[in-house]
Amino acid sequence: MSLYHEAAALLTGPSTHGGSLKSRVFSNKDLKSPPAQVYALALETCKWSAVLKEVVENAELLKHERKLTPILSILLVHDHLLAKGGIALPVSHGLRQSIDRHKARLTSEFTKARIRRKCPTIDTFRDLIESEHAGPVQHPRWIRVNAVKSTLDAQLETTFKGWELVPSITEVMTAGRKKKVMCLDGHVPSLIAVPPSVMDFSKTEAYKKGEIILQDKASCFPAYLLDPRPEDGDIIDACSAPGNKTTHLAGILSERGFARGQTIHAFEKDRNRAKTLQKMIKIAGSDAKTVVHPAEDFLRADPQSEEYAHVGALLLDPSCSGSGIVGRDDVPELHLPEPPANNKGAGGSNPKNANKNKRKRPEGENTTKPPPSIMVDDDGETTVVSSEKDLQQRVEALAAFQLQIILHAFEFPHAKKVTYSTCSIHAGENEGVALKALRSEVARRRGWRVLKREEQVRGMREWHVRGELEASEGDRELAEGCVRAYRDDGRGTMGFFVVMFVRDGTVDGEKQREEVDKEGPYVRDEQGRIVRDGNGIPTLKATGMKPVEAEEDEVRFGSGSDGEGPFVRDQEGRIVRGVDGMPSLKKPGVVNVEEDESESDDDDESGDDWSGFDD
Ligand SMILES: C[S@@+](CC[C@H](N)C(=O)[O-])C[C@H]1O[C@@H](n2cnc3c(N)ncnc32)[C@H](O)[C@@H]1O
Repeated sequence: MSLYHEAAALLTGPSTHGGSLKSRVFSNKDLKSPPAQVYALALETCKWSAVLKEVVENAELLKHERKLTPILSILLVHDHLLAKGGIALPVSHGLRQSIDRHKARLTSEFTKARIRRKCPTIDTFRDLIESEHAGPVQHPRWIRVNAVKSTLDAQLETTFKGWELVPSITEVMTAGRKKKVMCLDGHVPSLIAVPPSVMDFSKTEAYKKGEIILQDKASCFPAYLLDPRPEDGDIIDACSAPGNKTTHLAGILSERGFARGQTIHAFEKDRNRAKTLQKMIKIAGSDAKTVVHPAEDFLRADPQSEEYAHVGALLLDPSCSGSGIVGRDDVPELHLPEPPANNKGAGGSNPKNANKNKRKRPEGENTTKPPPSIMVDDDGETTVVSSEKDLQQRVEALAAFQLQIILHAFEFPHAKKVTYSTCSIHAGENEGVALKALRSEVARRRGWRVLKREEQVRGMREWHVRGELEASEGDRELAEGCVRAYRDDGRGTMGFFVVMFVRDGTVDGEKQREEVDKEGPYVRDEQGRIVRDGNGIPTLKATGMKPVEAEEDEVRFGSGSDGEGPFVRDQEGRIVRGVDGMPSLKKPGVVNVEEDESESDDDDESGDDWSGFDD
């Protein structure tokens, strides 16, 4: 099969290889032509297809060359007019001859198409097509500063030195793809947004050293919402690879100070993905505090095991449909020329020829039946989905697995906090699963409930996109407790969902323990005063351990390299921040949140208050 037939089949036929155009090409093991060549031809032809359609129709190419299909005609005409080496076929090849015979007419129609678009040269014509294809910037590049290795201040003075600070995500998205502008996120601490193609951050020193991590804003929600603290004990990340959220957990804890012996258990069922996880954790500098469980199924981890006796919080980010991921549907729009009215394909208008020389066409070419769409899970599984029913069945299967993960997490004896997240937009994987989890026997037995919006950390409380009320079956508290994000809504995130479950431990036989603990979690002397060591560190009743090692005691928000910059500083020159680490900007009227629907609870920081180690 020629390069052109392969590209034609890829663009118009059904595919079992799914995903973006790129992944469909590069995962297709049946291709005979070099995948990079097929990809470039298919992509470029799509970009130019509106022009090529015009050229082919006006030159009446399909009327004269009855054996050419519309898709083959634009692929060949693309290379004839625009590729450096022309059509990649021998001069004697029938397909090439079918174009060469009409050279003059095609070139003349192409020139007319250029002039109609007011482009004086072919280069300006190329620029125009490129810019049309690029479209408006919908998704900025999000960069999380890894608190284990760096600080926001340090990054502002190195990686982002000389960049212009703009107040909102809208300015980042409208600044142009190459302008060095940045915005500090108003919801997640130490998160920066920049235009998507401003530079290749993976080549920066900061990235190579693990000081910055490229992570979508919404993907930062789960670890931030879980709000891990030294007193939470060990944390489980149940579905970890590649490790964005695992390293985020470590970053937050390192700012607060890990408790002595406090560990993050990172499970990853897939052996290969576990290797990626291990690499990421090492580069991010969190390997010392993380125990990776490679090729281990979280569902097989025994909640009663001694190893997990101190687990107080779990982050669950299981496999999902991935329907919220940006870039999944990047197949450019394809414009095909109309075949002449009486040309019903190869064989032309003569009914006798209808089946003669007829190449079996890829399904979908010149037919009205749309090719089936492909669902690619966020861990790479593909499913051909040709009907609503297929989609529903796939979502139901994923939801059943996701529910199992939550119910298993609910069984860990000392767990008090669980976040559940997906990068799916389907309610069946989101509010639907959360509802079932809350109605489960284990939730009722152990007192699990949803963390209300007003109890959430400030950035999540102030995020305005909440769960779907209908999908929450009218349960307003659940819908408000759920945090959603949608792509293409101007907020610059991927599609995402997260909810947090909490329990206070007053049911499930823990009441007695809580009674004993009503004076707080720390050991007290006979006068009721908290017993502290020489560094002022109290000892936890539950574990007999210090919540924070003395040498890791420092809370590092506000530290880092100082100097002049856009932020308010205190007398010692340190950047002044809110309790959640958000820096205050100097410029009057400049706010570093993109929402204008500000709420009246700005000064109510109670849910997000890190007030040291006192009880
Ligand atoms: C959505 S991805 C996790 C992304 C990750 N949390 C991050 O932020 O980088 C889901 C991962 O969970 C893994 N996984 C699925 N089921 C699992 C299970 N039962 N136990 C452990 N890992 C599982 C998959 O192999 C996949 O790597």
